[in-house]
Amino acid sequence: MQTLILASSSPRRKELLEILQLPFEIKSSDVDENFEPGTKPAEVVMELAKRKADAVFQDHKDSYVIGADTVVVLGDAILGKPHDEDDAFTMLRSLSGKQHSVFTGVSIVSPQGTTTFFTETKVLFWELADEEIKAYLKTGEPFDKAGAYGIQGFGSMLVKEIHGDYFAVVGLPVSQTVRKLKEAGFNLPM
Ligand SMILES: Cc1cn([C@H]2C[C@H](O)[C@@H](COP(=O)(O)OP(=O)(O)OP(=O)(O)O)O2)c(=O)[nH]c1=O
Repeated sequence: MQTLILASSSPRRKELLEILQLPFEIKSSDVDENFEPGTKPAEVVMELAKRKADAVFQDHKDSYVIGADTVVVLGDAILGKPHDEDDAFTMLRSLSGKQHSVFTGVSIVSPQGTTTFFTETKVLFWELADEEIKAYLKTGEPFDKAGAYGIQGFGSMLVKEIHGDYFAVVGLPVSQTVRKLKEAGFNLPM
């Protein structure tokens, strides 16, 4: 019997993995999320995803463990979660009227070895008035999310266009994750 573990404390990742209607466990890990300045976004999200999955795999060496990490990238800037309200306001102001990329890295660590990949999704924001941003901050939604918004919630109103995988923006590219799980030898009913 193969065991699947999601190495994440993100309620969104849990909901996304639940789409597959497979049994899985959740074990969150505490890893160092710092990275060398100048590291490319794809490397950052893959490295952090791997650290999260590795940390849980150490105690569950017969399981398939999934770790993931999401950042928002605007030009050269990598935006993680905002530290406070001012930080969230600054992030959202900087994203207003522009296209940014959401990078999500996924790492699957199992007895078969490690597979790590990333997705890049482009998101275009409407021009946002300061009042709109302030009203959005009041919802409380931005504070635990990369780039200070959630496309799956009120943040949907900030988004004009998206190119790529919607689920990857929310935190887990479901279909690619399934394909990689199968390649790694995990038995899936479909
Ligand atoms: C851009 C965007 C991000 N997010 C979320 C996904 C991630 O949960 C979060 C980015 O932080 P992460 O550090 O990737 O994940 P996390 O700390 O929430 O969970 P864990 O490390 O335990 O797996 O931002 C949304 O929910 N919606 C969005 O539109």
